[in-house]
Amino acid sequence: MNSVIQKATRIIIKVGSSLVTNDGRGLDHAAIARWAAQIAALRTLGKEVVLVSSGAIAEGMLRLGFEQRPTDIHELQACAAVGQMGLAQIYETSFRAHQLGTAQVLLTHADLADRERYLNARSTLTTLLRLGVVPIINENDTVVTDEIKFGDNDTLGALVANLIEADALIILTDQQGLYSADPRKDPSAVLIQQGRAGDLALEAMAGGAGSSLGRGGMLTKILAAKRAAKSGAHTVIAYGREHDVLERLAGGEAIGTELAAQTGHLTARKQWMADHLHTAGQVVLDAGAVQKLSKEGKSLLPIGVVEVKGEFGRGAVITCVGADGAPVARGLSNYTSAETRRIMRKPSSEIEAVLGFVEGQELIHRDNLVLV
Ligand SMILES: Nc1ncnc2c1ncn2[C@@H]1O[C@H](COP(=O)(O)OP(=O)(O)O)[C@@H](O)[C@H]1O
Ligand SMILES: N[C@@H](CCC(=O)OP(=O)(O)O)C(=O)O
Repeated sequence: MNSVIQKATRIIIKVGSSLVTNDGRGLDHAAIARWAAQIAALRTLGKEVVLVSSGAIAEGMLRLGFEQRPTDIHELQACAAVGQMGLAQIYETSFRAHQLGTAQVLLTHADLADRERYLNARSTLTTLLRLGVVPIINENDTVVTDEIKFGDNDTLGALVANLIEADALIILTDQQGLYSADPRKDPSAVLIQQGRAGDLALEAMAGGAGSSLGRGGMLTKILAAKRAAKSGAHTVIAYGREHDVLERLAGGEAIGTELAAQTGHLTARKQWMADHLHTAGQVVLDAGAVQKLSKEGKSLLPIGVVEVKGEFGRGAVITCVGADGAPVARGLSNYTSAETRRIMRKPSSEIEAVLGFVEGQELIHRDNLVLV
């Protein structure tokens, strides 16, 4: 028995190129339909699922008649753009059969390194989940060159797990999980059933990709598990064609390799905020807001802010202090310092009238706030 996926509410599922394209023979419609059915079943169990799917380049190669992966970066980008249409089409059709809508989200690593884009991506994804849609994510291959050379969606899966604080990352691939050595090269290799995300010994076992389609191999999966663990997400690496793999994992069955995170969400988030020693600015709160934040676990609304110190942009980490200057909390600001000055002391219902737009009812949402 293994309860990591059973207990998880928010799950990122990554399906690799070799799996989605059935080793290059075009998109495997039947397999995609089976995953859609399993994800629909997970949703009826109350789980929120985000899918990270590779396969655009492989499908684009097929559609454009390339027999081998092009070496020209722009041809690769063209393949990705063509193939992404096929991916979007098949996912939308497969999930519709279960009355589920899908959304296409194309991201780059740089998007997630930029605080403002990070917040926007986070809000869009959580809104899609709230609306009952299954987001289907892939790398935005049109605008990057470095990532497309190494083509690795394992890292993207981990970044998305960090972004929306998923409880678990499931990496579906063409092997049963992590073996003590590459099983394609070493027949005596044994399956590692459990490990600690971040354990260096695991990195030594993992090799590169075994096929010409998958690019990252097992090492990027192990590193993805390490990265996902930073926000408290556990990782399971499993064979994507295993019968009912997702439902069985959700039922508590031990399948594949489980790499457990050592820190919980909150600790991880606090650590992240704590790392931002140089916060960009300060907001001074009235006594009511201090009470709401520190005693009632509420978000910070603009009405509770009486003064803004320093200059900061949207998505910056700012410090909330009481009237006496004592720090109360830190968090990501939904508004710039200039905007905050205009909406402070005002009810959130007036934000739109004052600024002409609304980024959120809160200045800092409680999910983006830690008490200090
Ligand atoms: N220790 C290992 N255990 C399992 N697979 C390994 C290991 N080292 C290297 N590999 C290779 O990694 C491959 C999976 O990675 P990859 O081809 O990138 O798949 P995907 O497209 O699913 O990301 C396997 O087919 C296997 O040959
Ligand atoms: N964005 C690329 C994905 C890159 C890729 O192949 O990733 P992976 O499945 O981790 O080996 C595509 O859709 O083809």
